[in-house]
Amino acid sequence: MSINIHPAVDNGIRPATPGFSGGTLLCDCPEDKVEVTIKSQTAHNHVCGCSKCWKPAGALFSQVAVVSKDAVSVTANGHKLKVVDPTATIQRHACSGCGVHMFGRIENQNHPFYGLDFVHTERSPQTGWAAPEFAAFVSSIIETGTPPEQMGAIRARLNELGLPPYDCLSPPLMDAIATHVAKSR
Ligand SMILES: N[C@@H](CCC(=O)N[C@@H](CSCO)C(=O)NCC(=O)O)C(=O)O
Ligand SMILES: [Zn+2]
Ligand SMILES: [Zn+2]
Repeated sequence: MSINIHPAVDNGIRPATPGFSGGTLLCDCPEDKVEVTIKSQTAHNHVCGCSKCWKPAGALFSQVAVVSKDAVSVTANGHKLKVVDPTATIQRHACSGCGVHMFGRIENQNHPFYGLDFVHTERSPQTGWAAPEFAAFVSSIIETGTPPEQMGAIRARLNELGLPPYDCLSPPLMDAIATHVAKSR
């Protein structure tokens, strides 16, 4: 069985370039591409198995990282962007032409990750972005059709790639969420 986790990891993970300070993301339209400019490196890059994050065709996981929303701006063809699900915690702004999610924003100011945008850096022509470090919401790929019997092989492949598999976020991020909850009580 060949396991396609994500094109950014299947053939080896490219390390970040020290001092890298951002670039552009482009949608998949043949013309009038939506362009998003990010003026910093990203953090907490990971592959995500959830049903809501945008995945390239054939990939079991998305690749998604966070960056300060102040570093994110839409620099071309923003009129093509639509929010996928206005009721979701992460408001994913997708190109209405090709479907690629260009950035996801948290509008709830009480959310632990308020101020961070979610971005898919494989949409960038630049190299040097932060490398993925773990796999999140791994069990969730069953919700979108992966047979449960394949989960052992998929988790083994994630470990082989150096992406420890978790069924929620990584322990440091779960700790950060719990710390936020504790402080807000
Ligand atoms: N089983 C669900 C899980 C969805 C989920 O909770 N996803 C996380 C992580 S997305 C990026 O890592 C989340 O924070 N979702 C909030 C949102 O999507 O708005 C499923 O698969 O759908
Ligand atoms: Zn597009
Ligand atoms: Zn996700």
